[in-house]
Amino acid sequence: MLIDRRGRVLSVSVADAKGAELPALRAGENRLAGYHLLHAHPKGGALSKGDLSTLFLNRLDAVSVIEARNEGQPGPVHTAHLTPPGTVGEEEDWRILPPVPVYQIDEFDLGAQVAALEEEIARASRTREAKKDRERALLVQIDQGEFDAEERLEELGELARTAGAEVVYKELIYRRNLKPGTLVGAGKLEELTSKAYHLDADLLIFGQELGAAQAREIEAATGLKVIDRTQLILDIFALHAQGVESRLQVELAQLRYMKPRLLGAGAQLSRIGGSGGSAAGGAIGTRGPGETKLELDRRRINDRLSFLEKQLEGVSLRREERRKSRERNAVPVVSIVGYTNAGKSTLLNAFTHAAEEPRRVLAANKLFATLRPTSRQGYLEGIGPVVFTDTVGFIRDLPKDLTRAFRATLEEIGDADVLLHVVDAASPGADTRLDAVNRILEDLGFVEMPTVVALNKADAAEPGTLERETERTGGVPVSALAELGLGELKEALADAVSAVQRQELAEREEAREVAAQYR
Ligand SMILES: Nc1nc2c(ncn2[C@@H]2O[C@H](COP(=O)(O)OP(=O)(O)OP(=O)(O)O)[C@@H](O)[C@H]2O)c(=O)[nH]1
Ligand SMILES: [Mg+2]
Repeated sequence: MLIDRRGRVLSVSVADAKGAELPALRAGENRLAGYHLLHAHPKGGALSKGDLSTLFLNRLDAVSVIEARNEGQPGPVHTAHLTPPGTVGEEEDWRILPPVPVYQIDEFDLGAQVAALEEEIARASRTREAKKDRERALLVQIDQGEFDAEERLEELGELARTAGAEVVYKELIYRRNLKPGTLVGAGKLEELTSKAYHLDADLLIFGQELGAAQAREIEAATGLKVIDRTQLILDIFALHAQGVESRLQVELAQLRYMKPRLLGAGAQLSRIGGSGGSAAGGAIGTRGPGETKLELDRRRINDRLSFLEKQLEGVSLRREERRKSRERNAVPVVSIVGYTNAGKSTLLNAFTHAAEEPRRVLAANKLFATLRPTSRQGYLEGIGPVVFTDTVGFIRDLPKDLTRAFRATLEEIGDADVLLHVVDAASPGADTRLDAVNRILEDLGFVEMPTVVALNKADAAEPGTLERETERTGGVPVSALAELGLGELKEALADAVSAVQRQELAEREEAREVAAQYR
């Protein structure tokens, strides 16, 4: 029986011992649902775990159970109500009151308790509103036995931070086999809901890619906003996109990702439509170059997709022509590639003495700070003028919608004479990141390109790691920030460039000889 605060009975259900269906009750974010649930345990026994989680998940005012005696007579009544949020630690989410005999059931006065609790919840939410420029997020990474699961969780934290979230909790959940509907079990979701309640968080970020149905199911079970890593990355790209081309690329990637998820997605659609997602403001997971497009129906999404594809084709054609007219290899080109946040832009600035505006390119402790390829002229001893090109950073499991959308940008890397692969030697897992970058280069068909490895952030790296990586990769330890080792790196680059030039010379020579034979 559900009873409201005026003592009126809202609904009565009859059920077996497995439990009853509750009507859908969703409390306002800052309040309790306003109902007291009263039910019987025909086999006796006090409040069960299920009763308590019903209390918690539905934000009921209280839950009571009447124990049935053998002959069907009512026994003692057990009651529990929620405890205020913010009480982290050993404490439970609820308080169980001492049992009372059934004839005292009328004398219950939960009014004062409930009022105090609601006041507490409202106060917590007021302080949250006051200080809320960052969404508070819980992070979950499922460990299916990958060796780099910890690193992935760390990286998810960095991504969340870059997107503007405050990470209040993160957890690595070991699970060999993912549960089809929700990835993790109901108990774990309940735990996370409880964590979010106490830590005042309303965003749950998964390191795994979630299908549309999965995200919806987890949202329904937890009442939290749920997004996955891909959405987070798309969001960062949207936040950092500047200039027509990057905006088009990001919008294309977002639409491609969203399209299958918009089919019959009531909850998600209204969420996306509801919050104004301008490029700068808006809630995490909803930002984009234009928000109204996400409310369009499928046909219009398709129209928009082909429009964007055409626009981008035009851009990349123009880019290609510009590239050709620059007369290939008149000036050698060095493309700076590497994992995001490795220090590529900082190194470009150091190489081209671009310490001052406006030549300086943006370098920041954010993932994907650079989305647009930027070229600057530099100089290599023994070679002469050289063009250095900085480009978008890589990340492991780069979402495929993004790779596709940024194809033109990425392909430009292949026009270089030499690749300069920048590695952040100070971060844990420098080696797995290096491998991830190599895998992406391989996918793009650039494995055969002459490459010089720079082990950056040597100033902050552990000497052991630095030594091991130098040995393993034959890279040059440098610090772009402290400007250490740049001379050696330039020498290595000059050697690589002149090797390429000698090779080309030899090829031309050979071609001439072949031609001469036929003359
Ligand atoms: N300690 C240290 N920090 C560095 C060094 N080089 C770069 N950084 C820092 O690393 C962060 C990222 O640098 P960026 O140059 O923006 O990195 P990026 O590779 O261009 O990153 P994205 O464009 O986001 O992919 C910044 O906070 C830099 O100050 C270095 O040699 N030592
Ligand atoms: Mg950069």
